Amino acid sequence: MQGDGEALFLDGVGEVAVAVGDDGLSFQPLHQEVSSSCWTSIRMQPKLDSKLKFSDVYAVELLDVGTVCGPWNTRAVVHGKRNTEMNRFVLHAITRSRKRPSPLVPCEYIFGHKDLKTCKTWVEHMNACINKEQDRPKNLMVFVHPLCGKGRGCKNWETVAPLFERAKVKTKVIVTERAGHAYDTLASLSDKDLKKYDGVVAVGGDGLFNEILNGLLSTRHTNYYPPTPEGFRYFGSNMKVQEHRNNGLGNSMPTGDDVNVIFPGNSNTPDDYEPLLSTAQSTILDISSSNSSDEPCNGDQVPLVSFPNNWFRLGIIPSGSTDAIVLSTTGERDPVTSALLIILGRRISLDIAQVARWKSSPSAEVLPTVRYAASFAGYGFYGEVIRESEKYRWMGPARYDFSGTMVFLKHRSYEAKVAFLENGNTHSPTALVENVANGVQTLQYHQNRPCRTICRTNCSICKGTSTSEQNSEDENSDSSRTPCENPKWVWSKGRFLSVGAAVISCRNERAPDGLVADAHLSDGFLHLLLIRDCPLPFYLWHLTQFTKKGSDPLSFKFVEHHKTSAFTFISSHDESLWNLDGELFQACEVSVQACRGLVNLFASGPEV
Ligand SMILES: Nc1ncnc2c1ncn2[C@@H]1O[C@H](COP(=O)(O)OP(=O)(O)OP(=O)(O)O)[C@@H](O)[C@H]1O
Repeated sequence: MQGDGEALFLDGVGEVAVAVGDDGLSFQPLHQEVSSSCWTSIRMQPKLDSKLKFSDVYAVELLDVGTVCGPWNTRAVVHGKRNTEMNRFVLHAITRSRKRPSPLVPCEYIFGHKDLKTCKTWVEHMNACINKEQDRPKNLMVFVHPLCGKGRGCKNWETVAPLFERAKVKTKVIVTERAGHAYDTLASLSDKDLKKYDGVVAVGGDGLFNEILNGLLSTRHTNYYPPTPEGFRYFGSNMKVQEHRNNGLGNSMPTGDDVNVIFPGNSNTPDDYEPLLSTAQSTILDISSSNSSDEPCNGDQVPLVSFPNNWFRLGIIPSGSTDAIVLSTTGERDPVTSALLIILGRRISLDIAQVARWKSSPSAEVLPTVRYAASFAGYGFYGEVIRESEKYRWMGPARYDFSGTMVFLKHRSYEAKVAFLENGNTHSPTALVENVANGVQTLQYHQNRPCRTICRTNCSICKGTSTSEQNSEDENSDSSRTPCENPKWVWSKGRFLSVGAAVISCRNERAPDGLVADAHLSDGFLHLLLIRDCPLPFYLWHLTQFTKKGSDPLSFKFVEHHKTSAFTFISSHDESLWNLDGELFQACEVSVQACRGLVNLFASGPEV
């Protein structure tokens, strides 16, 4: 059988010679009259190929005796009949839809042979081949948010669960009962228990994913606080987060007035969910060489888990209101595509923004608190929209449009100071200018913004594999791989309508190119967007640009766009609200840094 050309019957095609190679199978029809169109016409199935890679096969099953159809468009027959009964086995694989490359579609290659033993041998052999595929998860923890989006969480999980079952991926499913449930579960899970899993999957929106991310990282990411500029009052406090915890800073429980985190639509108190504080209550881990560690061990030789690491991955089955993380990392908002990417063990690394809050309000005590965001951290307009939308939760996802309009009409701006680490990649004529609100007569400037290098599957910038030729080719379009040797801090002060930092492109249905079309998933940079106060119609013009594919919403005079690895923000506003991946976080003094490739995702990048 292992030899070339074993004859089998392939459903919808007829008799084929099957050759097994190192990385897959190929099929050669034995009857010339079987035209190539058979490969695309089988039983209304999506396109089948005459070659099949093992990396695209997610399950192999022995089937009962049954019909194997001959080719529909030829006179070829199987054993003198068009269709015939025989022993069968099936390879479950993926294919791409004919119209668009990013959705993955499950398809079946059903093979038949008169001899049961032959079929069994094939099944064993095929299973052995796909088991050699490294990187496939065997055991996953799955959180299902039953109320996310339009209440699709459970339904979406029911749709994809059979795929996991078929692929023999074990799942421990937890249906969340409240906000903070996933966070609490992961933050309190021992590393020994966490190591039983190859990853955690969120069946929900960006909010549930953010909760999972924070639950995992709160005790397991030991890093320095983000760098801060000279003049910032915490300048020099760049000790490790873990050291800060050990020194007792930030260990106290939140008081009634220190309302840090607001949970929409549930009865939980904020105290139930405070990453750094929860961390402080849990065992402090001594992970001295945490960076890039694979599996450090404690005294009992139980490996501890720290991030970044090479084995643990996160997945999302999109079911939320916006699903920006899934759209930016797979190019699709499709539960089946995401499930198949998880089962097949695809992998990309993802930058994460580490947000250190120094003060929640001007009068609050200094209490360093760390949160993580995978897609976006935004202040001003973005924070207000989330707060306002909570009043209209009953509207479902439409509440974001409604509250967005309300907040837009209020047209509030906020006095703030922002300092960012200069990377030599600033697209703004206004950096260092105190206020340009009066200078918007020539509203949209058409300076030579570099052409954009979009992050795609196998992105060489994210993988850090671009060759010198590619680099010079990309030099004009993207300097993301050449950060300044001695970056310096640049201050931007004034009144801002919003301050935002996109970690990834943040594509969504309203903004097809995202907030920053050329953001990369894993280049170690944030895209800082400072929107200065400007007349309402101009702001509207800017916002509407996001809804048009191929437009350039950042090319306005009142918009600053800085690609940076870190920034610091200070406002004296009493209700300074940040939006972290769609979740509220009150903070008037924060420092933020991009942590390159801090987590791995079951995805392969957008096929856009
Ligand atoms: N069972 C639950 N009941 C209430 N809230 C929950 C529950 N499970 C999770 N949450 C919280 O709901 C918030 C939103 O979750 P998620 O992003 O998954 O859905 P969404 O529909 O996209 O959210 P939103 O409509 O708020 O944008 C998150 O903060 C999450 O922690």
